[in-house]
Amino acid sequence: MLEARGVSVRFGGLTAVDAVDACFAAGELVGIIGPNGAGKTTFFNALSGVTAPTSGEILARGQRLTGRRAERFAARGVARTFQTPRVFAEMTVRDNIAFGLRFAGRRPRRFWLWGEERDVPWSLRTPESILALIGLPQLAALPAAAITPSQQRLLEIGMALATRPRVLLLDEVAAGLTEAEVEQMARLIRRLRDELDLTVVWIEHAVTTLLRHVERVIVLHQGRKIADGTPAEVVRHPEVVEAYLGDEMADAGSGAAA
Ligand SMILES: Nc1ncnc2c1ncn2[C@@H]1O[C@H](COP(=O)(O)OP(=O)(O)OP(=O)(O)O)[C@@H](O)[C@H]1O
Repeated sequence: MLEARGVSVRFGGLTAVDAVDACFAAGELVGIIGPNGAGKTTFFNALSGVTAPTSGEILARGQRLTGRRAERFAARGVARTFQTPRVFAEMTVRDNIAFGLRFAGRRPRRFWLWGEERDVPWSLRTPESILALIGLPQLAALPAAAITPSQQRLLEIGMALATRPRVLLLDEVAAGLTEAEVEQMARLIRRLRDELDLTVVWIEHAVTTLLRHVERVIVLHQGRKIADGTPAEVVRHPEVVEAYLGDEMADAGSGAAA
């Protein structure tokens, strides 16, 4: 679905992402972790067309999108959320979703995507159906500024879904949530992946949380990919243990999915 080949992003003399290869298959739920400044968000920016890689290629279903604008990535079915939710504060919750639907263009109910004719799932056709999917129907008439930060994160996911993606990139959607909210968020992400047949790539700073919920995890450290495997594999990986100074990984390892 989405592939990075030797992607590097440099800012002046700093290499934020260093020759990263990564492949995300249909229906996968993949996590990306790494210590502070590891290059996670910069890598996401490259995967979603927000930042052009300095070198390397980004491909969606084999088609090269390197250097194209973010709108082009969205039109090809790649949608994302941001570390700080970007919702329209003055607009109602419903209108934020409606904006996402308009952004998806005036595509008919059956639309061509990557050479396949697909039905838009019923749950992604109207603002109301999307609000029901993300569990916010009762907040539709409120301005986005009036809902809680965790509800704003859900709303941003709803806006991304409104663009009818095939790949959903989530940047720290569990940050600042209570433990119960994190569990709910993780359940929602799995359900979206299952019901909409999405590929989900999820960055999270909280390693323990992420390792419990994903099937594969990529570890970045100082811009390089140092591990790529199941949660149980990466927590034992010597370079990962060293990058995290051991302790956090030992804790995470006890809850990691096999
Ligand atoms: N626009 C920019 N200009 C210059 N340097 C940048 C820019 N964006 C990121 N960086 C630098 O690139 C490196 C990687 O940053 P990035 O935000 O991608 O890391 P991260 O893994 O997402 O970190 P965190 O977990 O703290 O969010 C850091 O050293 C950061 O300071």
